[in-house]
Amino acid sequence: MAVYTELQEDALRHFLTSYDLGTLQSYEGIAEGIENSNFRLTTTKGVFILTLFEKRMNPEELPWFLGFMGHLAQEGIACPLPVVGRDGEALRTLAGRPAVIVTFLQGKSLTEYDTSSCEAVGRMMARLHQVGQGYAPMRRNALDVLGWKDLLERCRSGGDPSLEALITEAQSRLAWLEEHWPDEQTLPRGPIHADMFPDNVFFNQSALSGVIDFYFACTDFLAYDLAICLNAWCFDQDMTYRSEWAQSMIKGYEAIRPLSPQERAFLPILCQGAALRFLLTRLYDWVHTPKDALVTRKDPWEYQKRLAFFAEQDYV
Ligand SMILES: Nc1ncnc2c1ncn2[C@@H]1O[C@H](COP(=O)(O)OP(=O)(O)OP(=O)(O)O)[C@@H](O)[C@H]1O
Ligand SMILES: N[C@@H](CCO)C(=O)O
Repeated sequence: MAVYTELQEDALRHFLTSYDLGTLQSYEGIAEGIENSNFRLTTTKGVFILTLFEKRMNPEELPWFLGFMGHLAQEGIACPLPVVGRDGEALRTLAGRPAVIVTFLQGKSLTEYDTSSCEAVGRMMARLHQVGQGYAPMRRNALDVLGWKDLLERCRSGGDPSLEALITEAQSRLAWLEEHWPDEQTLPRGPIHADMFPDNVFFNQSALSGVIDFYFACTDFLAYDLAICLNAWCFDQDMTYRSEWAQSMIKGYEAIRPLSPQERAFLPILCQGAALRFLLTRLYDWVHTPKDALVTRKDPWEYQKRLAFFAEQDYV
């Protein structure tokens, strides 16, 4: 389910008159995704994605995201390019929501992958980091250590013992990370994707064909982005860490942008931070999403296991 806002055909046809995208032939809501309403549009000029941004998105942040995607696309990263209307603007309003049309990317996300897909993700991420350095505007990561603390303070167990245990564990992991997290100056920073999960990376046959969903992108440690991917890609269904996938991802990354000795040294801590970040956003949603909501809640305990794994290692 990810069509929260109904879209009337007349309104869409009128909306499209602001663009040079030809005439609407068909449109359909897209079920995947949980944050925003997405539609696939087919016009006489091709296929496009229309996103209506829902309540969790602060509209003032949108120009940063759209500018970043536009910059990356122009630099050859296979990501959606925001389409501008005849007035040169990409961001408009439709059905009372901020709305944007982006180019459609071919390919599908993988449900099964291997060392070569992980290596391809590493390479693409390193290129994204390199060309991202040319994008000057900054956006603080709202899900940094301070943001984690805030999320955790707003989670209550409601008397559920398994939630109680998870919250207690998260508190002690957070306290440890607050002490050990690197200072801003310690590691190279820049714009990062910050949510490059398998569902956000497309492959055509075995070749990586694109990356989507830049709405958590922000300015942070470049190696933190890699740590997020090591969490998201390098564990089996049964939560076994697949070091050969991780090594392939790091190898792919370093083929383009070698990590500094400092980045290498901090990687295990960054991996713990990344695990805690997804544990906490999932925990927050778990606690705050009504059980009968149409959205499927993601499992926070999967990230408790990843966090426990990384906390026991001093290597990645
Ligand atoms: N540029 C694109 N090209 C092709 N398909 C796209 C594109 N953008 C989005 N999609 C399709 O729409 C689906 C939902 O997109 P997305 O993941 O960005 O949703 P969301 O609700 O904004 O984010 P989240 O995954 O954080 O819930 C994707 O899984 C993909 O199938
Ligand atoms: N990738 C996130 C969801 C929102 O981007 C998660 O799996 O928790």
